[in-house]
Amino acid sequence: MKLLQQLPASLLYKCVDGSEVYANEACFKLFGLGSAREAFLETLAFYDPESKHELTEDSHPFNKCAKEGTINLHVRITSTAKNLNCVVSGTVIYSENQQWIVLNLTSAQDNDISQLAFAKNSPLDNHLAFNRLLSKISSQLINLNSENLDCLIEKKLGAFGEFSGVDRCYIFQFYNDGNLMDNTHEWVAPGITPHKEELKGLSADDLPYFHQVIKSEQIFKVDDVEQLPEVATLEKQEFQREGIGAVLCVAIYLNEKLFGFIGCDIVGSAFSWREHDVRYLKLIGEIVSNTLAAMSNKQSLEQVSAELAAANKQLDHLANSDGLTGIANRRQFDNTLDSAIRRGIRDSDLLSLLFIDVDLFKQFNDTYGHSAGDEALKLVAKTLHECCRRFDDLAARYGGEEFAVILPQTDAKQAHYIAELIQLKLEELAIPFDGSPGNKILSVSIGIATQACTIALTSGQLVGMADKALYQAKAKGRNRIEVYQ
Ligand SMILES: Nc1nc2c(ncn2[C@@H]2O[C@H](COP(=O)(O)OP(=O)(O)OP(=O)(O)O)[C@@H](O)[C@H]2O)c(=O)[nH]1
Repeated sequence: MKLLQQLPASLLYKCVDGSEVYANEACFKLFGLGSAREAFLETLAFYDPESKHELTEDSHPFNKCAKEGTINLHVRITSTAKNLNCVVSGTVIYSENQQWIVLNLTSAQDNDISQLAFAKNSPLDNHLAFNRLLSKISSQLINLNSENLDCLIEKKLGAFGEFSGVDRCYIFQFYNDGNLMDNTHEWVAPGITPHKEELKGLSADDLPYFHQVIKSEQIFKVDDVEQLPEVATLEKQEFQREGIGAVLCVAIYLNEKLFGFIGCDIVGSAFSWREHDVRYLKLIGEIVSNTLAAMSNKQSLEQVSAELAAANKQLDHLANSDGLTGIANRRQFDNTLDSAIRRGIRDSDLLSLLFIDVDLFKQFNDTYGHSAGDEALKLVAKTLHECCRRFDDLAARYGGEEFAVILPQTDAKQAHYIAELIQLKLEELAIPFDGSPGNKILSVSIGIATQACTIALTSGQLVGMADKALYQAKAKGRNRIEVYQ
């Protein structure tokens, strides 16, 4: 197959029945290959640029050509040398008594960062295409929410990476005063190894030259990793570890603060970055940083308003609850009673009010001390609160050792039942009190007022009635329930 070797077209070929693949000089040249040609031929892989799946078995260009006679495909070829987007046209020829499959490779990039679709276009067409891509990316990034942000940014990196024909495109975020960085988003071309997961928590000391350059010049551009100066030995080692031949990074600012950088790599070969490559990457970096800034502002706003709502709730709670017992205070009692009457008028309902006063509490305080008195009041309040079973019921501290319970939609019988329940629960609690009128345990007297809600009824009247009933309970010997008649 000497003839094929001498042809200027870039060819890959193999015998129909054989497995060994050959390449001619033009093909090695296309991939920028000097030596290590065997390894190159052994590692050649073909990918579908659309689905990103490797072409194997029947879809492999050699097999497809053997089956169909001729083929014409867009493929991405990866190897130990540089990776290329190519148009592959294949044909079967007869030579040296054998059938040969010959694939003619035409680089869609011509070592130029433009995608297949733009390969034949002029720089102006390419620029217009990039502008279209840019406006598509920015319009899609405008109306996003934080849940799909990361996924969408990676998709956009992919759109840019495919457009540019680079092998990897990524974002790094600085933190800890710029001393550490994480690879937060990444897109890789088919066949390229991703590195995002392992590139976390990288210290400025790991890549000191890179950090110094990106922070002072906002751009880090290396056409050939092999040519990096001695001062960048650590960077060179890292890039070589990742198989990077050329790298381009530009800084990203968020709210005028250095946020991180966006970058792209060419794997396996050097590449001469041009002015427009830098410009395009910068523009994509700006869109991404604007998106991240908008999202971070939105998140801080949401956080501030959530904190404000929580503070208001807390304030509301403080303004309406009693400091000692934690149940509703007089303010909340007054408001709730007014609205219960209004609702009762609207629904033509009965409304009951209990007034509860701890018996001989002065003596309790004098005997057991003021703080024991406080503890007893807390237990009484808790008991009252637990006896309020309906959503609309409210137990409140009316003042001192006097409490009230508002019972909407409750007739006198039901109210009496609740009053008895309160006394029963307090008996069960059995707070010792030698001087008590009730069996040497702390007791309460309860006055009940039940009224039909009418426009004529005021909260002051209802309170007066319950208070009168309570006075009677006290007058009749305490530890008892009296109903206002
Ligand atoms: N420990 C404590 N005592 C309180 C609190 N608020 C009011 N008191 C006391 O409750 C007592 C109420 O006493 P009085 O109004 O004379 O009534 P009483 O001793 O309960 O007698 P009767 O109501 O007639 O059964 C007073 O000594 C108040 O100091 C409080 O928050 N903590």
